[in-house]
Amino acid sequence: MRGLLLEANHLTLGRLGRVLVRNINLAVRQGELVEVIGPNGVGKSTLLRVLAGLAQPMAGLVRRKDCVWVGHDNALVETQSVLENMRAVLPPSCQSLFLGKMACHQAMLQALDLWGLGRVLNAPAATLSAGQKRRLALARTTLAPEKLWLLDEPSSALDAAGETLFKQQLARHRAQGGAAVLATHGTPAGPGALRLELAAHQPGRL
Ligand SMILES: Nc1ncnc2c1ncn2[C@@H]1O[C@H](COP(=O)(O)OP(=O)(O)OP(=O)(O)O)[C@@H](O)[C@H]1O
Repeated sequence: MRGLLLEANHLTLGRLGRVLVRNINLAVRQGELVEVIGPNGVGKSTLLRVLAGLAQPMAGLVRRKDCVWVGHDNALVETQSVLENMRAVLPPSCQSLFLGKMACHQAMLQALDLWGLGRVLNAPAATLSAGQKRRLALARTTLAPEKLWLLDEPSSALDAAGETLFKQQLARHRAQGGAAVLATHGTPAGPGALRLELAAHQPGRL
């Protein structure tokens, strides 16, 4: 189907054999924003991890295009600098030609400036604050070529300005044909967001 980036059918999710939620159906197309909401411990992160292919569902099927995943831990290499962590997500085309490399380098610097990290380009990621690490993870996301973003509580540790910036970047991404699935506790991160509310499963047989 044109524009379809992710499809999940009849998902049952669990941890250590215990069912958390069942019968989740989801389709995400270009331009869309899906926000997964629900109380602490209901299974939002578990669903995101299953959608990203990092965990298996107890039942059901996920089909999707390539994606960017940002979990709680940001997946930064702590010993590497901010710039080196940025480079890790650039597409192969950035390595090939001199002019391509220059353009990619410029784009990296611009993104880091935008996210307020221009002064810490050479600092090891380990030395950043929690909010700065989140900003770096999100700055990387905006440069990655993948259309589908899967982000687990992207606004966690961000200040108000960071949250506004994230919403702006998400809007730009959607306008350019991207889409996102977010786990969140907050207000909608963009217009027309579809909200998928997870409810605790009643104990019983699968
Ligand atoms: N590594 C783990 N091993 C075993 N069980 C886990 C693990 N991580 C989470 N769980 C269990 O899975 C359930 C769902 O956790 P999950 O992190 O998906 O919830 P969540 O909805 O994202 O919660 P929160 O809003 O607190 O972030 C919880 O009840 C938790 O106890």
